[in-house]
Amino acid sequence: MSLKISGLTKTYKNGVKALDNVNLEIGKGMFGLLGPNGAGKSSLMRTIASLQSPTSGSIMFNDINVLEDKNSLRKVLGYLPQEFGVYPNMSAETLLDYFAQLKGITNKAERKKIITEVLTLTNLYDVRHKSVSGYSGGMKQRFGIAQLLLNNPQLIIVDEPTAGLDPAERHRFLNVLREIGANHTVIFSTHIVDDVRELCNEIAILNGGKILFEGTPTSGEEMLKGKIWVRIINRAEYDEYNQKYNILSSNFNPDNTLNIRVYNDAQPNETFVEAEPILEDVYFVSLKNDI
Ligand SMILES: Nc1ncnc2c1ncn2[C@@H]1O[C@H](COP(=O)(O)OP(=O)(O)OP(=O)(O)O)[C@@H](O)[C@H]1O
Repeated sequence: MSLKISGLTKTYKNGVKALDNVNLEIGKGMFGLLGPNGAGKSSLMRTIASLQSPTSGSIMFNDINVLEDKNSLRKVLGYLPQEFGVYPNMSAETLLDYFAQLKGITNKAERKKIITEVLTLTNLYDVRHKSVSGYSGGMKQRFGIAQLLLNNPQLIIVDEPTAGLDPAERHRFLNVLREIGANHTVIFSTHIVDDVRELCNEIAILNGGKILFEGTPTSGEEMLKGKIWVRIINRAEYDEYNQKYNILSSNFNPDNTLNIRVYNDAQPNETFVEAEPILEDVYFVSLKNDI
């Protein structure tokens, strides 16, 4: 099972180049697309889902030419957009039954079986009689996953599903995705580095419409081995250090000092200590176009 994206470029009518020659090959399992707001993640997801056309490039999912044969793609696709819109005042079970009929599952017993399955998988079975419009943000996102699973899609695209979820809901949601990723190709976009570290075997970092890094989280971390340096500075020293060194990130300590992480080929000076690279370093180095 593979999705192959070649030379994908999208320039909107206002001149914004949201995708700039994107090449990606995505196999089975969880693929994380990481990038800041405006990086082009939604543009890429919508294009793969055949909801908008690129300016140039091609997308193949197995033997389906996605851009030319939208109907074949949509039969095997499950897509959860960033904004799902407003849900009607209906129970989850009734609404899923309605969606299942729309997806062409005409046999009532078959619908009941698949609805029970997807409600169980998304941990919504106990609240299946409650109205979806009254669900919390995280429950709505899990309901979104339940509805897209109804036709057993081969390719699942989830666009920034954890945005706005509290930590407990986010965790629950990621666990559901983890289960699904075991048997499907799942492409999942986020701007939260920890989301992809916890979940994805393969990741790509996107910014300015360009893929800046592609590989496993570990391969990214290994590339930075021996190049991440930390030290504690006083808050007042920050500007001076920022001018002198390539600071990737900084965190306050309770005593108002700062831990800074610096990217440099060699130890900047003897006051710096080498640190194990983390995925967040890979992300920030990529965004600086340095990797
Ligand atoms: N329909 C559109 N018309 C014009 N410009 C657009 C359109 N959709 C997106 N853009 C622009 O394209 C760029 C990429 O946007 P996109 O929504 O793909 O990024 P994103 O990574 O999903 O960001 P976010 O997380 O903020 O949604 C941005 O500069 C955005 O303003």
